[in-house]
Amino acid sequence: MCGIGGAWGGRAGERVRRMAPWLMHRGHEGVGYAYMKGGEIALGEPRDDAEGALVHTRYSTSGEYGVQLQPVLAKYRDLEIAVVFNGTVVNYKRLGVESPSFDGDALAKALAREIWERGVEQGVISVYSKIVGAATLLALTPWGLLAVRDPRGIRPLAYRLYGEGVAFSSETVALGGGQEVAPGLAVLYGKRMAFWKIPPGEAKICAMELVYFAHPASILGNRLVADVRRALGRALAEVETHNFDVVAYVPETARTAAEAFAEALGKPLVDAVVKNRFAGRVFITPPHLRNPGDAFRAVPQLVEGRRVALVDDSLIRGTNIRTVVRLLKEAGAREVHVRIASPPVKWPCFFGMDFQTRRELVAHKRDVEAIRAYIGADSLIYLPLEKFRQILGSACYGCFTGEYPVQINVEEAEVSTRGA
Ligand SMILES: O=P(O)(O)OC[C@H]1O[C@H](OP(=O)(O)OP(=O)(O)O)[C@H](O)[C@@H]1O
Ligand SMILES: NC(=O)CC[C@H](N)C(=O)O
Ligand code: SF4
Ligand SMILES: [Mg+2]
Repeated sequence: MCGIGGAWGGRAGERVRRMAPWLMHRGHEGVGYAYMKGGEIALGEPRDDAEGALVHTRYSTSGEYGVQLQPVLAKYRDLEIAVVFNGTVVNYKRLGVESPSFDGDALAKALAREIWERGVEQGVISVYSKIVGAATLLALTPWGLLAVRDPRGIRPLAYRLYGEGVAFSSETVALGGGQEVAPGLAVLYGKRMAFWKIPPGEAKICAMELVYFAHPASILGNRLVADVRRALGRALAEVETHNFDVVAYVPETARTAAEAFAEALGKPLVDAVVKNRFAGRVFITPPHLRNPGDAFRAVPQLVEGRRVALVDDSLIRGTNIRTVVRLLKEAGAREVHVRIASPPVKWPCFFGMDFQTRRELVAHKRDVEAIRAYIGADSLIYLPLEKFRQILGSACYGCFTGEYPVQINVEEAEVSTRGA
């Protein structure tokens, strides 16, 4: 999903450098910076006294894995800008940019061209009228820092004002506070100050941000993310049908929902599965480096002879859950009952997550019983879609329902994106 950050005004360089570790749960393939000094834009780690600066933590959805490709420096005639973005541009090969290396390259170059031709306000509106997908972006421009929240609000953005400037970030936790930028709002902050709206400006935050991606201490859609996860855990307890001795969870994100689930059922929560803190997030690790067997261990002393409910926040490719069910059984658990605090993911995402084909999804062409057998669990219960929607409200549910907030042809998009 990528983390983006930017700052303008006093200590901009220092601000973005300090933001970076607070954005790495959104992407750890690489961290890149750009800065402006003496009116010149350059790539590289900014010094404290930069006039403006950008940071990007990458979880790629386009182009090569593991290559640091953002920020992108784009030049059109005598205009130079640096761009970071969070999201996916499905039709990036059709933005009139010659041989783009990935969607971010096409987006940055198209933005430079449109701004040069039409001015900042109309240029931004024009680019967004052409792209299919989702994009929240930050850019260093000759006039200051440009910030644009995705017009459907699918990808997040927050800001915080300081006496001497401003900072923007994917998440409030990285700013140590701040407020959300409204969907479709564009802001120019610096030598010129402006803000304007890009249609349609709907509030459709990615449901998966609330389930898994965002930091639990961030505010999204005016709610603390951890509160939403607790509500999902409580709702999951309402549909429980089995009895068990202890509640375990797949670390780390599922802990919040599991705690609420265990509380609601009056069962003890145990740290029966541990995750190496240096392993990072398995799901956003590039496929050739993903290794759940190295990331997790089960603790036999906590599960031997017991019936275990194993909670996870989401089940997408099944990588984590298959490993953890096996580890618990090997550690002596008598039964392992898997509980997922969100509904089955049956459809790809074309808006900033790297599951861009149906065939890689566990729930594609499998019913719940077939999934249970595939993951080796004794029983499997997902949170029903209806309860999920009641808790989340207006959001993108595309990967759960196949109904996307942007018109998309799934067959075509599977091929035009990385899924090919
Ligand atoms: O079905 P899958 O394809 O395995 O994807 C879902 C799993 O991946 C994520 O965890 P991850 O290890 O990325 O991060 P976390 O430590 O934040 O839970 C998520 O929390 C689930 O555990
Ligand atoms: N997850 C993201 O936001 C990815 C951004 C962009 N599509 C890239 O691949 O770099
Ligand atoms: S399709 Fe799923 S992962 Fe993608 S933006 Fe929508 S809810 Fe989020
Ligand atoms: Mg997890």
